Amino acid sequence: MSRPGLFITFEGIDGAGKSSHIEGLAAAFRAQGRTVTVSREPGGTPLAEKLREMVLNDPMDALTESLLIFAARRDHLRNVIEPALARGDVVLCDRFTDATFAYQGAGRGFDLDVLSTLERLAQTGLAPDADLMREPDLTVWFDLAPEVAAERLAGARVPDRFEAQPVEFFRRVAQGYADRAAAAPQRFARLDAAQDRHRVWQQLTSVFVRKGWLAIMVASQGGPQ
Ligand SMILES: Nc1ncnc2c1ncn2[C@@H]1O[C@H](COP(=O)(O)OP(=O)(O)O)[C@@H](O)[C@H]1O
Ligand SMILES: Cc1cn([C@H]2C[C@H](O)[C@@H](COP(=O)(O)OP(=O)(O)O)O2)c(=O)[nH]c1=O
Repeated sequence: MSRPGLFITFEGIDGAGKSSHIEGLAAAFRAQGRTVTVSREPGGTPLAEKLREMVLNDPMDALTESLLIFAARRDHLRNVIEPALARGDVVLCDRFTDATFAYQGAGRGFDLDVLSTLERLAQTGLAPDADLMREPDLTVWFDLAPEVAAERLAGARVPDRFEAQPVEFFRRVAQGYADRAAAAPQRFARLDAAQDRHRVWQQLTSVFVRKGWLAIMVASQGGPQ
């Protein structure tokens, strides 16, 4: 019997530790016989990757930035996410629309109602149910104090346009994530990302075990080296 697709997104401020765990989780799902599509936003298709380059490197106003991000998202949904979910894949996506509300909305102070309008336009009409606005089945939120994230990132990689922002920007972004999580508590799973990699992995996999999506055996075997 075919299993329904699962759409799982990973969120948090830059340096919170998301990327360190996504491949491990993909391996855990594959070990259970699931087909996994790993992707990221902005990006995930040739067009969306071009838009990502612009968004991360070229200065622009917040509306232009939001329009480009949602354009990239629609292309990604249409060409990667919806087909993968239709096949029954587990889709693991490094960031999605909560990042737009946190970074463009809370971080840059852009109008949340306009973002909601763009969200509805970009995320509707692509699923088999044409009226459905596609949203993640689960969003894993790596919650970390901006000061700690900045310490982790210092020297780790060349900062992009967002990573170069001051700590006050990330305080607002972190609050933006907290507001999104409070508004949709069923969809969000918060992790204490200040713990060491192994403990974060344990928190992460226990969320999936509790949901019945991963077996305890598989979850306990993987994780960071
Ligand atoms: N739990 C952790 N404790 C300490 N350092 C970590 C932890 N998780 C990740 N890191 C390090 O922090 C940096 C940012 O991690 P990364 O996974 O790239 O974060 P993100 O994808 O959320 O920006 C990397 O150098 C990574 O090795
Ligand atoms: C998806 C998304 C990302 N971003 C920002 C957050 C990140 O700083 C940046 C790229 O995200 P990310 O891929 O997490 O960066 P990295 O691979 O370097 O960890 O884009 C937004 O501002 N809005 C969005 O909607």
